[in-house]
Amino acid sequence: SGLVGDIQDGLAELDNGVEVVIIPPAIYATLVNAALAESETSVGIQDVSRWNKGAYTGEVSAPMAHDVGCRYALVGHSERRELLGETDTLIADKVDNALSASLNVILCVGETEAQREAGAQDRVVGEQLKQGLSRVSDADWLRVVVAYEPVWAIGTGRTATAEDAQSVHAVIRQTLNGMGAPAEEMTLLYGGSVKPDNAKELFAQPDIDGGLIGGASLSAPDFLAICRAA
Ligand SMILES: O=C[C@H](O)COP(=O)(O)O
Repeated sequence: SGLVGDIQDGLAELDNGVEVVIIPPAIYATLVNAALAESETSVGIQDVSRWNKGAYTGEVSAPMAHDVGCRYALVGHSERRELLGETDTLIADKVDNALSASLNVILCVGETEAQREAGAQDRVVGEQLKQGLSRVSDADWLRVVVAYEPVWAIGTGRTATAEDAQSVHAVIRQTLNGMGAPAEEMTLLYGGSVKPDNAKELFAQPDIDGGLIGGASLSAPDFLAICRAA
């Protein structure tokens, strides 16, 4: 589409070494992958089936996503946790499915507004990590990215302050470390109303390595400005 072309043209002029992954709705993955064929930008899928093999009409499995050129799978987005009832056990299965299909995983974690008000964000996020990544083998850790997305900040225009986001990111890194992961080498993204005017401050935090961009990615100039800030 025009949007992908405009993003691709802008990225070609960017020389800050930022890694960009575009994660369209599954049905567009092939088209987006074809549009990006000549570039460094890779394509991901927003979810994978809980099954990697078998007759499950309508499901899109991790191997299928890999077949059409996807290199990343988003797993455990809060909308799926909330609206589709995805549990940490199911999410652990999906992480496993994606990794075994040679996809990199972006696991989304984050607390709800009520959990934040109760001061429970560190505990909630810690649990989501421990359960969602419980079956990752040592050899696969560097194919796992964690995206911290406070639910109250997604699509609401309310961004976590850079300090609040950093504080949870530090907990994420510590938790991963405690799980035996090479936490210092792993990529941690912040998501939730990232925009051109707040990206720089967020990305300047020591434990925030990049962003998971929703609404702002629908405008090529905004998305490119965020990529420039990375
Ligand atoms: O999937 C994208 C993230 O949930 C962030 O969305 P947002 O940037 O529109 O808040």
